[in-house]
Amino acid sequence: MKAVLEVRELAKHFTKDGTDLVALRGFDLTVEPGCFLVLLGRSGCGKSTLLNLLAGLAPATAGVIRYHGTAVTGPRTEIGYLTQHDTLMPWRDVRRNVEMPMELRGDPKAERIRAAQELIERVGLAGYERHYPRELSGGMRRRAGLARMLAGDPETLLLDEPFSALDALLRTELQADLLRLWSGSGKSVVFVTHDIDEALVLADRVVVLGALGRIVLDLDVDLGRPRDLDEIRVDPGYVQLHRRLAAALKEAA
Ligand SMILES: Nc1ncnc2c1ncn2[C@@H]1O[C@H](COP(=O)(O)OP(=O)(O)OP(=O)(O)O)[C@@H](O)[C@H]1O
Repeated sequence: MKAVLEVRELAKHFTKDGTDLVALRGFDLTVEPGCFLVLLGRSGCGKSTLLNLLAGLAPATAGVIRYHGTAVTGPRTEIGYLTQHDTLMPWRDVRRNVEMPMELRGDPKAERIRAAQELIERVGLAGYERHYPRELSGGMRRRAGLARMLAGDPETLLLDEPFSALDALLRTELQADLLRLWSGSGKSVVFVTHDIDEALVLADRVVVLGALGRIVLDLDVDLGRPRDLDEIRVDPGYVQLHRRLAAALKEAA
């Protein structure tokens, strides 16, 4: 199968007060179409830096990223990105935020409103269309961000710790929502987290990153779906995968 994303020899350096800081070095990755890939790593290992590069928001210092064989040199409509921080526009209500990608595409107003309403319902925000971001809870803002990303109908989704700031119950709910939206869609996902349980509930494949984006482990998750964390936690296959990921994270430290 042809890769969606191919990353070769990627490096990213930052300059701070005249000093060269290396965030990523010699990073290689291939993402297959339709795959739910989780990047698991501890704080500071370069996960957000990598997603920014994959999204075309920052230039690499060295190496290449190809999307369906074409070099990524800037943002592309086929790639949706939900960053770690809220990027909803505070002066637009939920519906107008969700309409944004369709507005940029030049879709007619009636069509935009219809599609935005459908997405708002799909992410469980019906009734909050006219609310502004400041009037929403953190979980609602994440849902609105998700709906806005999906409004662009991207083929590939990049998500940077989207649920890490939420309480455990809400996180489980949003993980299930994301899986429901993804399953059968054919979309490819690159999802960043530092949480092993989250990785195992979501992923087809988990790549564990160490310092400077070094790949410590690349693991296929051969657990059936749907996965209910409370149930699979006691599955011997799950326990074994959990152990391997925990050991890899420890090794990466
Ligand atoms: N704009 C920047 N200027 C200087 N250094 C940066 C910049 N962005 C990131 N870094 C450095 O690059 C390294 C990787 O940061 P990055 O945010 O990618 O890590 P992360 O794995 O996403 O961490 P976290 O899980 O805490 O979000 C860190 O050492 C960080 O200080």
